[in-house]
Amino acid sequence: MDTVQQVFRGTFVHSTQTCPMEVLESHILGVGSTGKILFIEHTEKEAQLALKWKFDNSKIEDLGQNDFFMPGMIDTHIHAPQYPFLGSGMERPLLEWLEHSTFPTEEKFSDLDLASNIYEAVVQRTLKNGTTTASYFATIHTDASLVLADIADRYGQRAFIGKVCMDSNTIYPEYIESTEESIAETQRFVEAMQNMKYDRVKPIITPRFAVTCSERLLCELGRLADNYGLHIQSHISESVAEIQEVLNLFPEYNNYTEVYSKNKLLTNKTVMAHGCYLSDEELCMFRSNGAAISHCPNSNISLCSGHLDVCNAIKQKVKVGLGTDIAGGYSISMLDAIRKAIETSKILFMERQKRRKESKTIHNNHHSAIFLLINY
Ligand SMILES: Nc1nc2[nH]cnc2c(=O)[nH]1
Repeated sequence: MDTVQQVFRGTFVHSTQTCPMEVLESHILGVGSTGKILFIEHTEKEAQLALKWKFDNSKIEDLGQNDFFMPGMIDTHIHAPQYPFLGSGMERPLLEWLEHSTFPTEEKFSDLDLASNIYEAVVQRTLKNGTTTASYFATIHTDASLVLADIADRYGQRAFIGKVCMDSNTIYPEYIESTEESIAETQRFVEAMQNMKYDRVKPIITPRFAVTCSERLLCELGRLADNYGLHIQSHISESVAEIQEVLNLFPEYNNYTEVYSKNKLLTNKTVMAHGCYLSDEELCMFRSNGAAISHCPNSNISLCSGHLDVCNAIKQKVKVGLGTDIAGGYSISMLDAIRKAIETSKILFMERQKRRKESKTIHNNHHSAIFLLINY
């Protein structure tokens, strides 16, 4: 039996399968030698627990009256190399923002010292904001991506690390890899990560988005994900201009989602960011494949990309998580992502109300027009 290292008394908040928010007041929680929770019980059981786990009551740490414990936050979509320009460049829409802010910054991550400094700052800052799990996009540079993995592991953060893949870039041609390089480097990245045998840090296959990936690259990445049983992350249907670009590049596909699904990139281990313009037909493909959406409301608003109707996605039984999308989103805090998600839903509600009112007015006008006609 494990030994108790720390015991806390106070209020604990968590969510379960059946209850979105459970508040446990006057509870006592014990932590074992590996940091795992050994028990959480009402304080009525304190004496029994002390006997069973052999801890001294005087060692219990009391939380303050307004303090509470909660589970760590999970940021399902964050670009670690974009931290240096956080909060700037947001006057531009997505594709221009990629050209002027994102790609010129990411290109610099061939420099391992720079990568190491920035990545250390990102991991420290996310942890400070309560993000205990993050799904990171790194850059196209394999060694720098491995540095990010190493730092996350060193700080004890649970993380997916994606070496970004992109073999086509008309937006900013300096930041690109060849198809063969992208495939071979992804394989090297995955194997290097697996050799490290990290407890909490795993590789994730990361085609940037269909705009910067050839069909062959998408197909090979789908194959790699399948062969190694890996998770996958990318972007989908974030902005109108992006969707148009994808439909131009892949005319033989019926929609954006099909570009990923037919290349084995839409699986039950896939997280696609944004999805603002996914049709119900595409949401249905997400549901049947078990794929998830990372809702990134701060970024969607900041880059004027659009809104995800998250209630509809949930109604269609699609799995949804929240992401900061640094640096499309300007806040590294998941609490901000929660607030922006609520605000987005309120905006959509108000838009629906306005549309309803407008259609009612038209309807009423129509009636009075008929009435006028009859009486004329
Ligand atoms: N928000 C966002 N969307 C993207 N689509 C392709 N790359 C990116 C990126 O870095 N950020």
